[in-house]
Amino acid sequence: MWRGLWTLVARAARGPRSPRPCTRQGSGVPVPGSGATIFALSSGHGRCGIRCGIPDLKPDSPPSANVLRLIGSCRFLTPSRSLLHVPPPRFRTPLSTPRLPHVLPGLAVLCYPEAQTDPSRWSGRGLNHPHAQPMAQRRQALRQLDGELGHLCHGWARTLTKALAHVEAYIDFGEDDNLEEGVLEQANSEVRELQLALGAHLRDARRGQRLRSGAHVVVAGPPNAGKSSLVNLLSRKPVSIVSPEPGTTRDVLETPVDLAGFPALLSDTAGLREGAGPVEQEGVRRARERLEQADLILAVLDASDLASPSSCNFLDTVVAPAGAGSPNGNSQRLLLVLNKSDLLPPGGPDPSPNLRPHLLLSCLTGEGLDGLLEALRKELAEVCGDPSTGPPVLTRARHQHHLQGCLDALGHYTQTKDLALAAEALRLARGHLARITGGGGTEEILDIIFRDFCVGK
Ligand SMILES: Nc1nc2c(ncn2[C@@H]2O[C@H](COP(=O)(O)OP(=O)(O)OP(=O)(O)O)[C@@H](O)[C@H]2O)c(=O)[nH]1
Ligand SMILES: [K+]
Ligand SMILES: [Mg+2]
Repeated sequence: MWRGLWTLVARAARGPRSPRPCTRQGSGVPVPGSGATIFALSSGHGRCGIRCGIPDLKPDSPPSANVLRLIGSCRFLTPSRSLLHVPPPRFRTPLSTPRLPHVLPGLAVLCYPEAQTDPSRWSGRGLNHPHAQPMAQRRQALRQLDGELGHLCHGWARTLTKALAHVEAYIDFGEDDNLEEGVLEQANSEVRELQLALGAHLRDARRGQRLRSGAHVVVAGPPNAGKSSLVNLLSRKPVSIVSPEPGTTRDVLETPVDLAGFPALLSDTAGLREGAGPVEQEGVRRARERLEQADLILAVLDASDLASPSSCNFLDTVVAPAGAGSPNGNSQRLLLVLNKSDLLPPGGPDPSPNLRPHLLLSCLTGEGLDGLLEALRKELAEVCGDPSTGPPVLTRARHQHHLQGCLDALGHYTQTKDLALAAEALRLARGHLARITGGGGTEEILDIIFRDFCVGK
């Protein structure tokens, strides 16, 4: 095996014999045997963490070695398999250690070489490669992958199992004089601490899900403010039609984007105004409906037209009430953007100094975009939670369901006076946690009783 390995390393070290295009079979390019390195993806083309390729991508063939060098440091384990550690250039977070050649990293990782070859193209302005998963999501996945949330749940499970064991021991041996004082009080205080920890975590749950599914960012404003121009700029593709004609956008156009490293669902909407025709009015109604669901509103006005009735109406009906709490209970976040700053007199005064804090932008020249992205980063870190700091947030509805079930059962425990019912409530609570962490069997309870109390031996 070693001889084969050394041969492999020697050949790889010799470097490419003849540059061979690394091509994908079946795309009309040279067929096998013509020297081209062929590989075909046998996994779906969608976004995924790993992909499977046919074994023709040998680590020792020059283009493949180039691909491997491009992607990350590659250690050959055996002639047919290599361990590829992919430390993406901008983020020192190892994303995957796929084994080659049978498994290729998926788009979420392969895109880094593009960022690596032209980082300014994607990462300089807080915008990432259209295919790469937002960094925040990758960090979140990693933290769940390396079980940070799992460790937390296991800790809660240990506390709960101990409290249950102590309550069971108290029921069975309470009268027994060698059960020390305060066994029940200890169990009660542990349950109270658990309730506080779970409650705090569940309050964070919504942020975790936003991080997973993307925060809803809704672009709204009067007609012709430049909403569609801004949506196209932030999503780096022509999502919406832009035209000098007011009332161009009618439907709500939603597109997933990576904004400053956070996942977002960016919605373009119809310009808000009264008195338009029936179709446009339906567009206005849908725009208002989407505004209700927004995690963050990007309010866009034409900086050169702030005195118009539609701008004043928008300021009164959408901008002013935002932040003061929205119908869905939590206060909506809003960033006010004064677009078309290029139409203002150069170096002229702020168009409306008594307006709430706002950002000047020109979708035409790009002036002000960096400031907007920085403001978005701050807002989205609040909306989604910053996955690299603070407790790991819940991103799976299943985790949330069982933790909520556990918390509800703990509530029954604290309310009941009947010890048998109290023990049953703790068993139910432990059962919910067990669906996340496993374990929680009777033998675990008995082990603790025999360990902590000299009974039943
Ligand atoms: N000078 C200048 N023109 C802009 C800017 N942004 C957008 N425009 C122009 O303003 C007009 C309206 O832009 P849109 O993006 O269609 O505006 P909108 O808010 O989506 O319009 P509706 O969909 O009709 O509500 C177009 O002609 C754009 O080219 C800017 O920053 N500066
Ligand atoms: K327009
Ligand atoms: Mg539009």
